[in-house]
Amino acid sequence: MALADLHTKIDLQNSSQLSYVSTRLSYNHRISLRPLPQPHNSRICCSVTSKEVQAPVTVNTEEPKKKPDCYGIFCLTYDLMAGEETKSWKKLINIAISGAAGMISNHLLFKLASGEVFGPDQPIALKLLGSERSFEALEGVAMELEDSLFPLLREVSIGIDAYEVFQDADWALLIGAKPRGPGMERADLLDINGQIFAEQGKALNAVASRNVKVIVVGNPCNTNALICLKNAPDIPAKNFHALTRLDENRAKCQLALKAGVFYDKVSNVTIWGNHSTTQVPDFLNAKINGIPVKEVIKDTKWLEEEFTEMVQKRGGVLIKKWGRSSAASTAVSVVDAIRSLVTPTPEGDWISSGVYTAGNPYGIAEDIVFSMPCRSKGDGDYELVKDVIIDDYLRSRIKMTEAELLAEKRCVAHLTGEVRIKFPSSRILQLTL
Ligand SMILES: NC(=O)C1=CN([C@@H]2O[C@H](COP(=O)(O)OP(=O)(O)OC[C@H]3O[C@@H](n4cnc5c(N)ncnc54)[C@H](OP(=O)(O)O)[C@@H]3O)[C@@H](O)[C@H]2O)C=CC1
Ligand SMILES: O=C([O-])CC(=O)C(=O)O
Repeated sequence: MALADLHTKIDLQNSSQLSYVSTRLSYNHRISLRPLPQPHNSRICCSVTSKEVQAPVTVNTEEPKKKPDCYGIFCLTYDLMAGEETKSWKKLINIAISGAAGMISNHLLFKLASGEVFGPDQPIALKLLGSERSFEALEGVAMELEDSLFPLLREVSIGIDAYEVFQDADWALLIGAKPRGPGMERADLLDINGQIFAEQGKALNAVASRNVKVIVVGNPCNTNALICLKNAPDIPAKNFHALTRLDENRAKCQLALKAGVFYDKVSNVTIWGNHSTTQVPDFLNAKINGIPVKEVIKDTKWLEEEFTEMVQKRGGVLIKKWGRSSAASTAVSVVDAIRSLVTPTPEGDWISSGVYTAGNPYGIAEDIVFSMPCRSKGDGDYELVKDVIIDDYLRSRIKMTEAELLAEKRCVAHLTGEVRIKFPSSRILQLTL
């Protein structure tokens, strides 16, 4: 059945009643958007245009059930029964997104709502987290989502309180964080951004689904993910990811360029370690057309130096050229990262993700978030890939990025609950690297 056929038509004869009040609560600086009370006996008519399934036309004589903090059109009740009857639609999932008024989100939200991420049979609710400073922008984003008429987008709510927005989240995409500017390293953001992830970890722990999958994008994403998971002890540490998929995509592109093939021919690319300039794009295990990269690109000096540095510094070069950090390609890589967890990894291939190192088979220090090769059965979970080769070159590079992450971890010990004293992070990093 075509999705368009299932698109619910809504008679908006009472749309003038769907205005909103902003309620500012002094406690927690919480702002909630709530629909004004509907008068009794109001009519909201919904019909489904599908020939196969007719959802009942609802003539609601009672006050409609309100969804807390919903936005605009998404406050109307709707009927998913039609989809359930035909088994053509899955159960609604809740996706929480922080930094929802930012640049990356602006690309990502429309991809999520279109169905290209979770599939054309997966209705979604978007729960957007902003702040007082971004609240109007967030309303603008919600308005654009309304105007896009996405059939699968069933709920949109906006808020500035993580404890409300993360309620029952099945996925949490943590993007909201200050980006670096020209001349900065991502670790310079630890002081500013680390606290955000401690608070959001606590909120997830309190209200999200117990099996929520968390993808941390805000930089420095590995250590932010560590902070987040340490503050969410009731959620499995395995459910937290730091986004290194953009680095994997960048590495694939450069290898393809050098080999003169299109990038779909490049597979088995691992990014090891930190999403920083110490990351290790692994050309030893990578393949082009199923053949080890080193047999296709025989220029080892290029692989060890130019290629490696190009991938490590791609984000910084882009900032210099564009004046701001990558947004569209990051959103695409978030899509790739999610799809790689909800669809089975192609036979023999793997994907890179920054994950918790507990019990890893590579001898990497435990208790950090480190990008490693993963495979998924498509159930949202993953396993580490065991059959990879690690030679002396790779081992020495992995040690460098590991040292950086251990140093970052020491800097945020006050946020992970390990010590209570706050150190100036940049100084510690300089001393220990
Ligand atoms: N892992 C990766 O591969 C990549 C990670 N990134 C990182 O993603 C994050 C978001 O990037 P992007 O969407 O482009 O950034 P934007 O500046 O467009 O938006 C970031 C959002 O973060 C929130 N925020 C929280 N604290 C601050 C702060 N101190 N200063 C500014 N904004 C803050 C703001 O939302 P609000 O006010 O609503 O809280 C803001 O809208 C950055 O940390 C960036 O470095 C970027 C590219 C790739
Ligand atoms: O470089 C940055 O700061 C943004 C980012 O993480 C990237 O583009 O990889």
